[in-house]
Amino acid sequence: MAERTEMPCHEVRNVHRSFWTGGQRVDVLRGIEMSVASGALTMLRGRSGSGKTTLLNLMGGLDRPSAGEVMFKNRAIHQWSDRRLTVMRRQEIGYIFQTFALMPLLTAWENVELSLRMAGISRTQWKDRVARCLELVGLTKRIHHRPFELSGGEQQRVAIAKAIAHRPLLLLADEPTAELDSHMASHIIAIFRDIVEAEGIAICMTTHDSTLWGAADVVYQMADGRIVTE
Ligand SMILES: Nc1ncnc2c1ncn2[C@@H]1O[C@H](COP(=O)(O)OP(=O)(O)OP(=O)(O)O)[C@@H](O)[C@H]1O
Repeated sequence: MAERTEMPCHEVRNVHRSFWTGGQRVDVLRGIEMSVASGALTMLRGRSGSGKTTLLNLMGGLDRPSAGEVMFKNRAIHQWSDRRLTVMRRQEIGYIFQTFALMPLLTAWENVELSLRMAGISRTQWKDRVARCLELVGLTKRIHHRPFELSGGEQQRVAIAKAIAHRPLLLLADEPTAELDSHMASHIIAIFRDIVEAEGIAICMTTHDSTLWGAADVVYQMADGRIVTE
């Protein structure tokens, strides 16, 4: 079992993000301060349009702030080149989306294996790691199924196995339970808890679902582009 630490894995410091649309400036993030600890489950909540996805995109290096600092493992990633960010995303970050983002023609096993290939992990490690990740999400009996042969909850569990296979430091999940019934949503959160504890991965997820907030180590609430509670 990985050692649980309180060291920040990720810090967002006074981050602003504005967009120009139709000649108007829209200030979506207005001075966000937050941190995500290694080995902790962090949730972001807030009304639709409050900027949760915009913030996750900045955290994962998919976008850059208009002002402020995005620190990942003490490195100022907002200053990095696109090329360097791409390598970081492949090797150090896992993503999960509301829709399950699996390759439709590949089996569950092959989908998970693909992320190891993309991250440049040695082929000799693939078998053990794919088996371990599919076991963590409880899908050992579905390894040869393709996405269309799996339920929505099962597809999301494959997506989780795929997102953690390369041992990212940080897993970002945007409304990962939005398409699932409440039973499966709780199951996914239980899997997230297992992952932070067994693998020491930091998870930051957004959710509207108030029944899930109790499972988090930290919940940040967003409103008007700011964090209003912790
Ligand atoms: N590229 C962009 N250009 C212009 N406006 C944008 C852009 N990206 C996001 N926005 C605006 O920023 C605001 C916040 O969007 P965001 O998707 O971050 O909210 P959210 O909290 O994730 O919402 P939801 O819960 O509905 O997913 C919205 O008003 C959106 O229209």
